[in-house]
Amino acid sequence: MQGKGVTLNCTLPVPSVQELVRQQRPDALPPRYLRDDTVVADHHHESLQDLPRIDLGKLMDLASRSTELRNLDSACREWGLFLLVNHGVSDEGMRMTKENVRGFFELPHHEKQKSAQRPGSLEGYGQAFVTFHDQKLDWNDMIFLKCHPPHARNLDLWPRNPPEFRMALEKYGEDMRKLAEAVAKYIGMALGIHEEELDLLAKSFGEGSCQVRMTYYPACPEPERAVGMTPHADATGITLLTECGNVAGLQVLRKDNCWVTVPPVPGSIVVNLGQIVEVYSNGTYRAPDHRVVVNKEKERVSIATFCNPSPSLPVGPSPQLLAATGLPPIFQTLSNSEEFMQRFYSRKLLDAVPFIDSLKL
Ligand SMILES: O=C(O)CCC(=O)C(=O)O
Ligand SMILES: [Fe+2]
Repeated sequence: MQGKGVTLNCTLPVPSVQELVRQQRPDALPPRYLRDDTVVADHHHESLQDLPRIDLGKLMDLASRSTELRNLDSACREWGLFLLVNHGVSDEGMRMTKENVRGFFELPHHEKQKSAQRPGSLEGYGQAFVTFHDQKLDWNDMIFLKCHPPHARNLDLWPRNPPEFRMALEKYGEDMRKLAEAVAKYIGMALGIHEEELDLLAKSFGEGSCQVRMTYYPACPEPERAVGMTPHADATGITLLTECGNVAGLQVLRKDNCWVTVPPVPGSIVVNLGQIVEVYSNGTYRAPDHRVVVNKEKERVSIATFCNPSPSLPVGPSPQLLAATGLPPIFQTLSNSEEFMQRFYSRKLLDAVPFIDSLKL
């Protein structure tokens, strides 16, 4: 296999960035965080106004549905990312989750270490996708936990502190799973899918897996030379992202190759299409590249929930879509999202062909 280092299903242990900042208060970046490559070549970003907003209430209401479906279709084609408003997740549940996630990162290091990643696994507290010893590092710490289905949870890695963390995350994971089912249904409708295939699509997200990655980006002494999270597209179905404060950091690569800042809009959830949806839509919808930039004064905390369809859904271009458009499939069909994830994790970070392209026919 091409590429350097180990495959993506495990990560090498690296020091906590938050601890580095707490203990050393560096005024320059330590060399492993200094990105002289193309990753930070363009910190330029444009105004925020034109990022699409989709209203879930309008999608649910028959009177406004068709107009909002057109907006959704255009958001998925042009951006692959939009702000979802009026999503129905309770304010109280959101507040509890944000408070507990922030609370976790504020704990002393030794307390967080109780949830530390075990060798050979990405789950727990640590970092993701560090696969070789001289790899440049992202300016973040994270905790990654499987939430759904319940039997997939590794509760020994779920923090017991703050005391309400577990309860909040369990409820939040459930809320995100239900939301993913609704979002998948309307994305299917926007794509022109109907009847049994639409039911199968929505149901597969309702029964599928949810994994939550909570990320802490400390304030950074040289933000223009570091990166909070390296540009990537998500190898998931749908990613639902919650900002835990009002510090911007997420940027999405627009079709014209310009990085656009995603503003933290209180009460909204960022919906980011993953590559499973790109494949299902036969390339009509995008799984956009995105990245996180860091800030000199302010830390940022975010919660990303990766929602995948259950094995009942084959991962390939939609049969109804192919029939309606008369276009040939541009991607292979894999048996399900588990096979898709296995393919993703058996790769190496620097493989020559991007993952999505490796699925092209
Ligand atoms: O922190 C963010 O805003 C983005 C996180 C992200 O892209 C990811 O976890 O895949
Ligand atoms: Fe992402």
